Amino acid sequence: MTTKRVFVITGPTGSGKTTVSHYLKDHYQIPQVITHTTRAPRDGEVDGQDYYFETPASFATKHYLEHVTYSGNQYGSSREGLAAAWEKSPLISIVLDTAGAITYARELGEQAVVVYLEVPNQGALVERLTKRGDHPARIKKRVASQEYQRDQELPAGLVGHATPLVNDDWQVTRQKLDALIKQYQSVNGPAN
Ligand SMILES: Nc1nc2c(ncn2[C@@H]2O[C@H](COP(=O)(O)OP(=O)(O)O)[C@@H](O)[C@H]2O)c(=O)[nH]1
Ligand SMILES: Nc1ncnc2c1ncn2[C@@H]1O[C@H](COP(=O)(O)OP(=O)(O)O)[C@@H](O)[C@H]1O
Repeated sequence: MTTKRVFVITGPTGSGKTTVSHYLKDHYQIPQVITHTTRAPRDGEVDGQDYYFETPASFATKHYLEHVTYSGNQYGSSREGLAAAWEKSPLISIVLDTAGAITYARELGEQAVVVYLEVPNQGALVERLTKRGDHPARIKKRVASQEYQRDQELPAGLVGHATPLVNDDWQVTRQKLDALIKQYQSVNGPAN
């Protein structure tokens, strides 16, 4: 039996976290833990699929393993969400900001496999967000947020816990992800 792990996908906005988690789902049947947020849905986002979209009042009624404020909105993930995903598969993924990733590394130890995505330059990030269809005013607010600035660099709390992965050429990223997943599909995970 494969050991239970959660791939924690973190990195700045636009670095490709959602793209990576969809790839893991589509190619490896790795389910994604759906988290809760008070931010408004973007075009095409579906409640219960991309996020559980909450009001501030409904957000406050949930029991979180960790929760953060990011660019003025609240986000949180629960132990129940992890357990529900592990019911489906021993390998699961979750998309978190770096503060959440640090909590997971601390709380779950080796069960949390943290991948920190980065993009070669900020211009490329903004271009990707524009292409994604984000409203220019929203991009401006996001880029100006303290959390966005903070997530541009691998935080000290993740050094030694996270695998940095430059997401520039998608084909290269894919190969690196394939190699990573292969290591964890065995019984005990990679030899250290
Ligand atoms: N700590 C934490 N971060 C979360 C959670 N859900 C989403 N995030 C992070 O919140 C940040 C903002 O997410 P989002 O508004 O979807 O913007 P995106 O980064 O442009 O996709 C991203 O870094 C997400 O990874 C959560 O439950 N906990
Ligand atoms: N390697 C890549 N090269 C070019 N564009 C990419 C790459 N990876 C992701 N993207 C695109 O960049 C945008 C932001 O990616 P997304 O996965 O939404 O990032 P995040 O979830 O980290 O905010 C999306 O439009 C996505 O299709």
